[in-house]
Formats: sequence, C-alpha cells, structure tokens
Amino acid sequence: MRKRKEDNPFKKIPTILFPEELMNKAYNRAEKAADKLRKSTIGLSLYKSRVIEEQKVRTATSVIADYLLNIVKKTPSIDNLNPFYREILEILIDSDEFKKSLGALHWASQLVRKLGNTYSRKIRRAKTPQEASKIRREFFGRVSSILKQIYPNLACIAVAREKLKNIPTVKDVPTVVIAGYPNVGKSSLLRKLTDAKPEVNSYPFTTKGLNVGYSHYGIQFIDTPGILDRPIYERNDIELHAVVALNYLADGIIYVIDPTEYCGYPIDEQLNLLNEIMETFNIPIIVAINKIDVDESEYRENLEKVEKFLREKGIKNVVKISTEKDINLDILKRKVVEIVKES
Ligand SMILES: Nc1nc2c(ncn2[C@@H]2O[C@H](COP(=O)(O)OP(=O)(O)OP(=O)(O)O)[C@@H](O)[C@H]2O)c(=O)[nH]1
Repeated sequence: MRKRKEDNPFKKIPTILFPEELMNKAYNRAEKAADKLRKSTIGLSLYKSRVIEEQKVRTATSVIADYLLNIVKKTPSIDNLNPFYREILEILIDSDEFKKSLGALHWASQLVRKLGNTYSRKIRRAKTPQEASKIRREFFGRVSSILKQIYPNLACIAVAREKLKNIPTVKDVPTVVIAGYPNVGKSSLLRKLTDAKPEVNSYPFTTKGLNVGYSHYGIQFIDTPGILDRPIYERNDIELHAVVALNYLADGIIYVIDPTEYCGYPIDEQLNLLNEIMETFNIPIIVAINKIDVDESEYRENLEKVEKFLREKGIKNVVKISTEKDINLDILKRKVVEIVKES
C-alpha cells in the first residue's frame, strides 16, 4: 500500500498516567468499591473484611491491568503502520525502544492480573481481618514496584504520544507536492491552486512548517519548504526520512522552475534538483516554468536550457505560468487533475 488510508493513528494513544497517578487512581477506586461493600455486607468481621479486601484487590487489578492493556491496544503497531506514518515515526522516536516499551506494558498488565488473582485467593484464606489487610497491602506494594519498573517505558510512550499526536492529519485525498528551490514561487502557486488560505502546520519534516492547501476539485497541495528545495544528497537522516514519507504520500509533484533566476539560484542547480527528484520519486511530475510575465529577453538562454533538458529527459508535462499574473494556471490545474487521475 503506497498511500495513507487513515487519519493520524497516533491520536488514539490514551493519555499516559505515571506510576504514582495510576496507583492513586487504583487506590481511590478500590476505596470507593470497598465503601459500597462496607455498607451492604452483613456478616462476621472476618468474612466482611475478606470480602472488602478482596474487592480492593480486584478493583485495583482491573484499573491498572485494563489501563495498561488499553494503551497497548490503542497504540498503532509499528509493523502494521502505513509507510507514511512509519517514516514519520522513525524521524521522531526510537522505534525499537517504542516497541520494547509496548511489550513491557503488556507484560506488566498480565503480571498485575495474575497477582490480582493470587492475592485474592490468599485473602479468601486469611485467618484474621488483620491478615487480610496485610495481604492487600502486600499486593499494592508489589503492583507499585511493577509500575516503577515500567516507568521508563511509560515515559517513552508518553513522549512518543506528545510528538506524534500533533502531526496534522494529511487528508486521505489525492495529494500533489510542490517542489523547487526557495523563492521560485511555490507558496504563491499554492495559494493560487487552492481555495482557502493554506494551513501552515508544524511538521517533523522541517522547522519551517508544512503548508497544506485544499482545492475545490478535491486535491490536496503540499508545499514543503526545507525539504525538496535543495539537493537531496545534502539531506541529513531526518530529512531523508521526510523525503521518503513524501514519496508515500504524493500522487504527483509540481516542480517549479524560475528561469529568470530572480530567486537567486542558477538554472543549472534548479535542473539538477529536478533530476534528483525524478530519480528519487517514482511519481508523475509536472514542470511549471514560472514568472513568464517577466520579459523573455532577460532569460531566453535559460529557457532554452530548460527546454533542452526537458526534451532530453522526455518530460512532457510542462506548463509555462505566471502565478503573479495568473497566466496558464487553468492549464496547470487541468494537468494536475490528469496526472492525479492516472496515478
Ligand atoms: N514576476 C513574478 N514574480 C513572482 C511570480 N511568482 C512569485 N513571484 C515572486 O517570487 C518571490 C518568491 O515567491 P514565493 O511564492 O514566496 O516563493 P517560494 O518558492 O514559496 O519561496 P520559499 O517560501 O522561500 O520557498 C516573491 O517575491 C514573489 O512575488 C511570478 O509569477 N512572476
């Protein structure tokens, strides 16, 4: 599966309670349950205290074991994760530690349940109310030390949750990524292709944020400052993961070229990056030659270079545009819809 098919799966991870908070929750619930029984149970004091202490143990067991198991169940399994999100996860957290931590929570949940059964049985055999209460205290002590043992694992999941839950949900709609050197006109183009003001989302990909815009014809456009705007071989590990993530996400790429070089980047560098992107992504590319409102005599030589390059590479999806003067943007939109349909 190449494309993401679900919303941000990390949003489902429940809030992580730390050992002390979880123990407090278990104590409180156990006390409440015991209170109810105190009022409703009649009988000799030994029988009554056994029933009450057992209730405390059982309530605490289910609070803690269910809570831990719920985290494990609601946390997406890395192996089944859509590749787009898996790449993001690799960027943000140590996935081995994440897996190990989930394993630890599962282990702790089962152990607490087992202890709950063992100690409940012990309480039923207690010879005095004091003994029943001592056994219950011992149970709480053991559970507390299990939770302390998994403290680093809870912390790992909590950190992962914080980092992952805010990844904006990139909608499950056809997606086109806009690439090109800085200042070639990518943000202007994004604004022209989409209806509302694009959302700027913080993304693990880049410190600059990721601009996402939606069009009325159902396509999502993403501008990726900091990622596809200079040579890919200069990328660090994190950014390489980001490139891979984009590869999973995109149905098409618009590569914006500024032949006027007003952007500050020579045309040769712009063509090199286009070449790299074509080699890295196995996705249809449209080349948008921007700023053609500028007098052609200023950049004719560059334009010829671009056209020669495109001919040699066999790139046919090419549109000369001006985002500023709205030239040929309709043709570009039609091409976008075509390549997305094909993809
Ligand atoms: N003449 C002309 N200038 C344009 C055109 N499109 C964009 N520009 C100008 O180019 C500059 C850069 O435009 P942006 O849209 O910010 O470029 P960008 O690629 O998003 O830049 P970064 O966000 O830095 O990556 C701005 O000064 C725009 O006004 C165009 O069609 N014609």
